[in-house]
Amino acid sequence: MEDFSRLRIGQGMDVHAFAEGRRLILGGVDVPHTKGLLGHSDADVLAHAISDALLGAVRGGDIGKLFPDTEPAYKDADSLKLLAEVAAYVRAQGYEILDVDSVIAAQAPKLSPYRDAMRENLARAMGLPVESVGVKATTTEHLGFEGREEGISATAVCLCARCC
Ligand SMILES: Nc1ccn([C@@H]2O[C@H](COP(=O)(O)O)[C@@H](O)[C@H]2O)c(=O)n1
Ligand SMILES: C[C@@]1(CO)OP(=O)(O)OP(=O)(O)OC[C@H]1O
Repeated sequence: MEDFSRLRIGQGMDVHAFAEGRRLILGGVDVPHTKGLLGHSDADVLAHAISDALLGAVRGGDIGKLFPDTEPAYKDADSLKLLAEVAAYVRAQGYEILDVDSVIAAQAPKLSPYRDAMRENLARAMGLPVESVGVKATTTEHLGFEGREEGISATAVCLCARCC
């Protein structure tokens, strides 16, 4: 009989605004677009949402607690490296990462051509098989800040299990 009391869910979300002259990094993929996302780090909104989901599962706070945006070390940081640190932290707390799923809300650009590359990058960073990482994209039908192309949001959920 499964011991479901070992299971923990986590949820994360993040938002970054578009800005001229910035790269658009999503799930570690440099997506060609007319503008990118503003942030202290590389502003990888998807990697940040997944990081927060993982931290939520182990009640570890959020990425701002681990990687303060006032810290010069994180200026232009590669968020996949931060995600790898978060995954290591989760395991150090005695948890196994079982499954991760996510959604990017972006009116543009079209992201489906980059979905599998994102899944591979994220899976590698977390030390997971690619089958355990889901990435989806949706427009918001021109509604809200994503729909007005002012920014992009991402949400993520994960399932973790306490090892012992
Ligand atoms: N930035 C995006 C947004 C959406 N997609 C893909 O298009 C499909 C339809 O989107 P709707 O918002 O109209 O439901 C969606 O399921 C994605 O496959 C995309 O590639 N990039
Ligand atoms: C990873 C960090 C580091 O500055 O990235 P930011 O680009 O500041 O992004 P945000 O999602 O606002 O906060 C998370 C930060 O900890």
